[in-house]
Amino acid sequence: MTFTVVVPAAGVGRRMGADCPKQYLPLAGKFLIEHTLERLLNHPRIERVVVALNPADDFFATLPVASHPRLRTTLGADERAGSVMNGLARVETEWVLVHDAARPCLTHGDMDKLIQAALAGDGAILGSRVRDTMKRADAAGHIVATVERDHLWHALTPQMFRTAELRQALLAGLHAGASITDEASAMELAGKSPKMVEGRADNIKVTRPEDIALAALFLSQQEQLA
Ligand SMILES: Nc1ccn([C@@H]2O[C@H](COP(=O)(O)OP(=O)(O)OP(=O)(O)O)[C@@H](O)[C@H]2O)c(=O)n1
Ligand SMILES: C[C@](O)(CO)[C@H](O)COP(=O)(O)O
Repeated sequence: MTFTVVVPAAGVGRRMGADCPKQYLPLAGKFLIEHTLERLLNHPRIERVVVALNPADDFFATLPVASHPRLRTTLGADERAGSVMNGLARVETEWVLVHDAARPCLTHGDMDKLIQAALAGDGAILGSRVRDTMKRADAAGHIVATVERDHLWHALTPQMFRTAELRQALLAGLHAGASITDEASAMELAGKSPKMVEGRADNIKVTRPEDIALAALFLSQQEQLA
């Protein structure tokens, strides 16, 4: 069985504060998104990748990967969940993975673990255990509570579900005006209980300026270990 990956890549990278969307920042000799797409397209069980692009994006088409035979594009939306919904419209496989364009350090080992766990139930997501003590602060930045961190995880991507179920859950969540920041939150709202799969902590989402150097370090470390 093979799968499709939807890659939301329509963000503007506000927190990065760069002069271009962060998915097009230079990283280890390529553009960031090229690393992400290469890892997805090179996995033996991925038959197609659908990239959701910002309507104003006229750069992606200039990349060699844009003409990859197993890559399709679609229009992104104002919110990540909408971009994912648009991507799902081009998915024909029974199961779909959703992976942030901004996560270039994903490994095939983590993809294999996720696929095995997802197929065994209601779907699954990659995550990494919280390592620090977690605090909740009020609007003024004063600590109001220490959050119990046992069984607390960072949700990562890819997140993998049956395509029809995810479509339905996202549609319902968006219609209800729910805050859907990842696919699992829509599935949870639909009453599902996706499996959390422990993934590598180097599968970071490049979000702020300091993340670029970290991603470069992780990519070089992974290359040395390959
Ligand atoms: N309307 C949106 C917003 C985000 N994304 C994508 O979703 C992923 C995770 O989003 P995030 O890290 O928040 O990216 P940005 O929205 O670009 O970052 P910021 O919130 O700092 O602007 C990214 O690959 C981004 O391109 C998307 O496809 N459509
Ligand atoms: C999907 C995600 O990467 C899981 O942690 C995260 O929710 C994306 O959030 P963002 O605000 O769109 O970066």
